[in-house]
Amino acid sequence: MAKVPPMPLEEAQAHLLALASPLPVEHVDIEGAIGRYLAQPLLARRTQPAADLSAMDGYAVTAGDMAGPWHVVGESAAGHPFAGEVTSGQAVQVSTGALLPAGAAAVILQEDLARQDDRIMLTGDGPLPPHKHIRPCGLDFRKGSEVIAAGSLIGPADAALAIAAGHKHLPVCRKPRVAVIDSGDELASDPETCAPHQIPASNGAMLLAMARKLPVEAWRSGPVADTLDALIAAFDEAHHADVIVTSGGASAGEHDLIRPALEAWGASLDFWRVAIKPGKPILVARRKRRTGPQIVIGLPGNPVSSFVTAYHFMLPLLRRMLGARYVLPMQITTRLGAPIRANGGRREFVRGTWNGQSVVPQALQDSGALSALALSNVLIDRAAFAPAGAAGDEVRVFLLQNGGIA
Ligand SMILES: Nc1nc2c(c(=O)[nH]1)N[C@H]1C(S)=C(S)[C@@H](COP(=O)(O)OP(=O)(O)OC[C@H]3O[C@@H](n4cnc5c(N)ncnc54)[C@H](O)[C@@H]3O)O[C@H]1N2
Ligand code: MOO
Repeated sequence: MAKVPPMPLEEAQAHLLALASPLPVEHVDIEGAIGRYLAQPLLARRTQPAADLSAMDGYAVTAGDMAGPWHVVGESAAGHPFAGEVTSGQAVQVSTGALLPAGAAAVILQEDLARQDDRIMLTGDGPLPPHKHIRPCGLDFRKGSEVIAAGSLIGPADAALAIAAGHKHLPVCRKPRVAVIDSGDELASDPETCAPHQIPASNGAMLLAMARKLPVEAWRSGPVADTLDALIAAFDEAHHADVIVTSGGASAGEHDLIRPALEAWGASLDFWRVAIKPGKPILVARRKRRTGPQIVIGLPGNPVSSFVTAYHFMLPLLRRMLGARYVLPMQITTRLGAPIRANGGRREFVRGTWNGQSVVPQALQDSGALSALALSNVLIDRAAFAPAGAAGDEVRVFLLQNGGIA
């Protein structure tokens, strides 16, 4: 297996994503759907506005009747329409959002009029074009039209739109169940009592937090010792997870037991090693269950490698299972704010800080250096053998915020 060259990132991502499909659809109330992804296109059940409305406070008059004066025959307030019809020489007082009375085709702003008892006359300008202050029926959407595309992330505006379109519930994919397992004999579960030969188990909490930015049901276990039995027991415990994410033991050392443990557990390896830095030893495996397949992503233990591979593999996989339209993180082009060194033979994701104008690479790029990772908000995408860059040069970056999805 070790002789197979590491796979290019995009090929490995495509491979992983092909293993998964969106989970079954369930219907949830709109409040509960926020932060989830719409599983099917949403069609409007009503037209909005359902009738012509006034967009301003003023007076509604007929179309050919713009000079005035007019006789005020009634009022149409929001929620209280005028029952009759407006004819030439007449006006109906209207408020913003009120139904335009039958016969009316223009609204004159109240500040452009003077009123004396039931008579109004023009003191300012009439509306130009005459329908300017009218929101026509169906301006926003019409019954039967698609208002939200399948795969959209349901945010506050989408929730409002869905309600306006006549919905109480939305179809979303079931939440993926995600088990995160820290592995390694050197890991201490209590960071306050960590011996010098130990290291606090920090990846599990980080990966859990990354997964939980998405609508998932996630938990963590471990740290699990570097033995086949302990790892198999941890996999068994995660039997109801759709996705198992391990950290550590993915590399080639004698104590790197994730691959043999997965094999012994009955999982089959899909791929191991991707041509990226950090994160090369990532692996993906699958196990068949009666209730559907389980996908295992074995992330490298180095904390930054774990983070970068979770960003490029775990989050896209979860978004695929959630039915998201955009699953892969997005890139933007920016400029270097400081020089960057020449790259080696592996595509590298250099941790950097972007201020909206330019990006500065962190000085410390060790794949164990959490201090530099925590200061970073982008990954600078450096091709294999990219030459050194100077301040002002263009670079492509992945934004870390929101899992890289704009
Ligand atoms: N001979 C080779 N050695 C290594 C190779 C290689 O190709 N040949 N690859 C290197 C690369 S690249 C990486 S990345 C690491 C990843 O190795 P593992 O996935 O086996 O990770 P571990 O050895 O278990 O741990 C590495 C490092 O990370 C710390 N760690 C592990 N788990 C956690 C955790 N949950 N929280 C915090 N820190 C954790 C661990 O203590 C180690 O320091 O392998 C290289 N070696
Ligand atoms: O690929 Mo490893 O993640 O560089 O340290």
